[in-house]
This record gives sequence, C-alpha cells and structure tokens, in this order.
Amino acid sequence: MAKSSLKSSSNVENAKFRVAKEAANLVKDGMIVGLGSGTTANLFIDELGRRVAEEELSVFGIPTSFESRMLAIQYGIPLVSLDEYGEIDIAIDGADEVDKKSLCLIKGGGGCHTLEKIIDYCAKEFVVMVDENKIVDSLGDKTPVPLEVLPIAYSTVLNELLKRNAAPSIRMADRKMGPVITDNGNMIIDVFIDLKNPEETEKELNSIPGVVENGIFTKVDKILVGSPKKVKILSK
Ligand SMILES: O=C(CO)[C@H](O)[C@H](O)COP(=O)(O)O
Repeated sequence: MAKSSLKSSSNVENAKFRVAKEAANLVKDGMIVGLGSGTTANLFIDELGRRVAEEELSVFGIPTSFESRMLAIQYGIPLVSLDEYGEIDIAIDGADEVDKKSLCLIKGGGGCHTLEKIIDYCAKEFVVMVDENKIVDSLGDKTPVPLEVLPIAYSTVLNELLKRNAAPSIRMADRKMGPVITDNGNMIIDVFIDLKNPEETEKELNSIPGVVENGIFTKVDKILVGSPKKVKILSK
C-alpha cells in the first residue's frame, strides 16, 4: 500500500473513533438506546460497553443487526426488544453518504437498513456518526441506494426500476455463491437513481411491490462529523 493511502486510512480510523466516543457521551443514565450497525457503530457500541462497565451507566440497547446484537452481548450492554419498549430515547448509527444541504442519508452498506430504519425512525432523537469523507454535494452520485427485496420479487423489482430509468444490480456475496442474504432472509438490490427529491424517492421506492425497505433516510436529528482532530455537529 502507498504511504499516502496508509496515512489517509489511519485518519479515517481516528475520525471514526473520535465521533463514536462523542456519540457514546450523548447517552445518559436510564436511556433506551438504538444500537446502529457498521464499523463506526461497532466503535460506538465498544465505547458504550466501556461506560456501562466502568462508569456503571445503566442503559438498555436495542440492536439493529445480528452483528450489533453480538457485539452488545460481548460488551455487556443489556438488551431489550421493540415489543417491550416501543419508545427509544436515542438511536445512534452510521451512514454511507450524507447530503451536505438536506442532511438526508444513504444507509445500508451492510445490508441492515430495514431494521436500522425501524429503530432509528422511532427514536426520540436519531444521531448519525460519519467521518468527513462521507459528506457529499450530491446524494447518490457515487453510492447506490440499497433496497431490501423479497426473493420472490427480485425480477419484478428489477423491471420496475428499469422503467424508472434507474441502474439496478443485485448485491452478490463475497465468500458464498449467489446473492447477499440479509438478516431477514431477503435479497439486496443496489440502485443508482435520481435523488433530487430524496423524500419523494424514499416513498416511491417503497411503493414497488416486493420492496421491504430502501436505504434513503430523510428524518435525522443530528449528524456528528468526525475529522482526525475534531467533531463538528450538523443539524436542521
Ligand atoms: O448503514 C449501515 C449498515 O447497513 C452502516 O451504518 C453504513 O454502511 C456505514 O458503515 P461504516 O460505519 O462501516 O462506514
């Protein structure tokens, strides 16, 4: 690896660590906390676990994926379910892209966006952690929107997307033959589509029969943007 890319990847890691730590400090005693998914969310869960163990912080977590559930158990964060606690105090999660002006997001790089959206949207406060490289001028130019799709409907969903002049592709697995299968047993279609009006496209994509949920997130309260030296807060 070239020296410069080594340096920049360690800058990204520092930024993620800083932002995850700052996010963990937003959690107060007695809170029900939505635990996001992804590498930044993993650092947040790690730091929250440290606070539970060392500061005797009393919280209950609601995980957004198999991975965040496993990590929370490993770090000793007590878990509850949405059935027991329908009101979440704060949800803290990562994102793949953040639109600079609207603060809308693309999520689902890890294929967990359905559970993430259910939990993040029902929280009293939804906080996003990103490193500064994820802030973009034009949402969706580089990152496709993931759709979780029932396997029986993948071909009809592909056809519907093509009718909308979008560029869809099935997300294929790395170390398994065939498609990625989500925690809910579904497939992922990644689609490049016009995102000039993210709110409308979020609703429109979910209106296609067979689409369970899409990775456009338009209801965000606060975004913590990490750089190696500081954390900036963006809010509407
Ligand atoms: O939406 C997600 C998973 O479905 C993640 O939050 C998103 O992909 C960001 O992950 P990372 O912090 O690893 O960059």
